[in-house]
Amino acid sequence: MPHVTRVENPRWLNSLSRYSNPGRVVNVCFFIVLLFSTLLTWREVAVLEDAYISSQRNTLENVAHELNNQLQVNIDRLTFYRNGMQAALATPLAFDGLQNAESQFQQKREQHQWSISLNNQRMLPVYGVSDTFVEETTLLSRDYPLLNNELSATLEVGYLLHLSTTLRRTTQQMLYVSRAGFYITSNALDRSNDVVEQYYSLVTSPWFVEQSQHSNPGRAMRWLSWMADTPNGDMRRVALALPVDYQHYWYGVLAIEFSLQQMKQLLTVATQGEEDGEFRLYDKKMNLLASSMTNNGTTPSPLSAQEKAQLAQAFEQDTRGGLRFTTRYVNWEKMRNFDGVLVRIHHLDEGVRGDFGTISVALGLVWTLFTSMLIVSWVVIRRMVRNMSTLQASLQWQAWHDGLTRLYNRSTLFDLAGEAAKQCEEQGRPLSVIQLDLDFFKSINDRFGHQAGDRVLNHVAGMIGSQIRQEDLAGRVGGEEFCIVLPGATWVDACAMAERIRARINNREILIGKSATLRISASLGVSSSDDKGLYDIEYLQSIADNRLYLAKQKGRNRVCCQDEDSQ
Ligand SMILES: Nc1nc2c(ncn2[C@@H]2O[C@H](COP(=O)(O)OP(=O)(O)OP(=O)(O)O)[C@@H](O)[C@H]2O)c(=O)[nH]1
Repeated sequence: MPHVTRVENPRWLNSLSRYSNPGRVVNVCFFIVLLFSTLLTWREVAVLEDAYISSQRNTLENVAHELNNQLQVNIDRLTFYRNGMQAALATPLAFDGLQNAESQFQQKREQHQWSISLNNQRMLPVYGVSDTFVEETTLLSRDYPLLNNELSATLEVGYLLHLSTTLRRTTQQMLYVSRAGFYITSNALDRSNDVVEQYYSLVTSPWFVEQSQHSNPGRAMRWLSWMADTPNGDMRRVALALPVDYQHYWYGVLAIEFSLQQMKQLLTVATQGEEDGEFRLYDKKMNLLASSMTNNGTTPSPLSAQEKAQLAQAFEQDTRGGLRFTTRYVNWEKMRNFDGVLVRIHHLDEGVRGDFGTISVALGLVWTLFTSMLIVSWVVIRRMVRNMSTLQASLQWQAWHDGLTRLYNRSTLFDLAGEAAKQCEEQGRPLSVIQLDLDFFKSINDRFGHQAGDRVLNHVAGMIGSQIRQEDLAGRVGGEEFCIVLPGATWVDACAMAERIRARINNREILIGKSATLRISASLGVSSSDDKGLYDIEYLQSIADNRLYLAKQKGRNRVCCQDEDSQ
């Protein structure tokens, strides 16, 4: 099949037609729809995630607020006792009982251990140790002028402590521990029954030791958490401690001690109504103090060392935030009234069961369904487009070609030849035309049948095709009539080519049927632009046609390149 040289379109038209390829357009459209649907879904998921995070934060804030309120009560209480003690240090109550207590102290202060009780059931007893014990310890001192006032103040605070614990039935341990070797406590201490041992254990507690003017120069209230040595083994305890100073002298420490059980009670009250997630209270060193889901002292899913490290790093940078671990979302907030952090742990399965999880799953399913349908319809439409393209190409081929010989049909040949003639004229190249007609074709049909005639036509078309160049055009322009257009070929070239074709057609025997062969011949007429000086294809074809009939008249099986009068 000879190649056709078409007139070139502008480059922009070519690139437009390349991009407007229907298959490519379908691909681009589907990709855009998929991209936008994915972006929209992703955006929805991001909005949901923001809503989820803010709902988690709100829940945590509510619990932290409740817990802060409970802790504020203890802070207020401690401040109230400290103010009461300072007032009593300045002006002790002038009761006989208190003066009596002072004289008892003077009598007992040398004893290894002692207690002073006003025996009225309304005041807490003061327990103390000897002068010798106090003198041996650098942090302690009994050597200052307001010692008697402090003892009275301690008894007065003992009265208030007794009153508040009786009224509030509070289980927390409230204490005043004096540097002068005595203390009061709202509840019996669980450390030991020995006063000296108890006092020693109290003044060596971190919450006492760290209240010296050197360790706590701001004299602020402090939260501490430490491992206490108790008769039941090492137990973590939490304390809120406030140093009592008067006239720049440190007298002692007021403290409230909490067991972990009590911390859990505080957390339980604060988390009432919150069914989802687990709340945990950590001290500033990431020691777990309480969990809303503690079972027999163990949390259901403890944080790994790596998760703790990540959280600790986050605490240093902000006062609240959230971190996503593999299967849980951890939300945290530093406590306003406690030196630690409240953490809320929300597990993936809880999240999926919740509102946001359900909506996210539904969104994911909708996206998956939509994407699957999109892909299915893309495949179907692509196939339809491909079939249409194939059909279109086939129809186009049929419209341009002669179905029998597979050469161009008459109208296409003259369209293409017209374009080629224009190009040759512009480029100053010659253009030649060969008109070919088989001789006595009717008799082949008559003798061998119409099918044999078709085979001959096909055979001749193949021969023409094998003789011409890629640039040349060949078409069937009538029943047994062919036209060959030779861009760039001179009249001499065209005549030589026509002669070659004639000889080739005449030299070969064609197999017709099982054993019958046939030798055919053709008459050819040639015209050329360099002969006539014109590039009008219809004119050149008519000249070639005239010369063809001249060849017929002269006896057929020949090429005629000139008009009769010029021969
Ligand atoms: N088999 C077949 N025959 C065709 C086809 N188209 C036209 N013909 C036949 O071709 C024959 C042409 O006959 P004529 O015009 O008399 O020409 P000829 O017999 O070749 O005689 P000269 O051209 O004078 O040599 C007619 O019998 C047509 O029926 C075709 O597609 N197939």
